[in-house]
Amino acid sequence: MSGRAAPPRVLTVAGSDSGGGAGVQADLKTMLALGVHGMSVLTAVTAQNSLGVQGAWELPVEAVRAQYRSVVDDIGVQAVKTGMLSSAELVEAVSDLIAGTDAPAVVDPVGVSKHGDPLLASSALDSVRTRLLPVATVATPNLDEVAQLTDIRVESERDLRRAAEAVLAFGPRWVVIKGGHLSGDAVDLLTDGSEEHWLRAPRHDNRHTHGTGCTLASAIASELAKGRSVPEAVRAAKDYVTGAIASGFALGAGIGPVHHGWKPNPPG
Ligand SMILES: Nc1ncnc2c1ncn2[C@@H]1O[C@H](COP(=O)(O)OP(=O)(O)O)[C@@H](O)[C@H]1O
Ligand SMILES: Cc1ncc(COP(=O)(O)OP(=O)(O)O)c(N)n1
Repeated sequence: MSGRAAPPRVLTVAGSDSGGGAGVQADLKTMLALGVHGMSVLTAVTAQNSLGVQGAWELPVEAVRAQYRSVVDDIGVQAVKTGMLSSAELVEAVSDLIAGTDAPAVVDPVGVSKHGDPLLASSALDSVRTRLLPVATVATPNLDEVAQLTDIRVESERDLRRAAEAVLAFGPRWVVIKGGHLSGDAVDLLTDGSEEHWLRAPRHDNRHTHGTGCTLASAIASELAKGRSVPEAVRAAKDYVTGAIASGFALGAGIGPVHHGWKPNPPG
């Protein structure tokens, strides 16, 4: 007897957050909430909690390649999302794997955690610019990552367009510049260099925002896997992350996570 039809399959290539708020854990929770089948390639393990990152250990490149091949060659993927890649060697290996995969790729060029802990070696920045961004369907840098990659400091909404042009110059098809670190409304700019979509949401006065970036990128990948266009996928993802931030909750002594299960009736 055959079972029910399989949901769209989405693969995250990212690091583990032991506290469960960001990284692979946030990605898989987002995927479940949005009705897709989530799968993971672990790149690194972090000892992490609401106060920050206490330690990080990278996996060998063969372990990352083997996990990726196991998933893609048998199960198949309708979208890939990348997060913490840690080193130049891993950035380059993952870029090559994505280049050989026929599925859209959402690249979150994770550089540092909310608490300022490094999640990418500075020696890997050039590989992100020249190898990873060119294979991205959508890149989702926050303002610290824009500064690391382009030297542009975004201080207000007016600077978002200039930042987007600078990131697009590295080759992703689309970019979402996340204005989450500005003040006022939470405004992001999605553009491919010709179309512009401004995504505006009220800023929630909630300090429990751990995992916002991972959640947004995984939600975009989930919606792309369902066959939505990039602008539709990013709009749906923005609504999902905004709801998750609105119901973020306290855990531990520091910054708690967004609430991935905030939607009462997940699809499927
Ligand atoms: N306090 C907030 N209220 C509403 N939306 C927010 C808030 N903080 C961040 N966002 C939104 O969350 C998403 C992730 O942005 P950001 O927090 O900048 O990413 P990162 O986690 O990579 O630093 C963006 O859509 C941003 O606009
Ligand atoms: C293992 C791991 N990956 C990525 C991040 C960064 O997550 P993000 O969603 O940007 O959330 P904050 O760190 O900004 O809260 C992470 N912390 N750990």
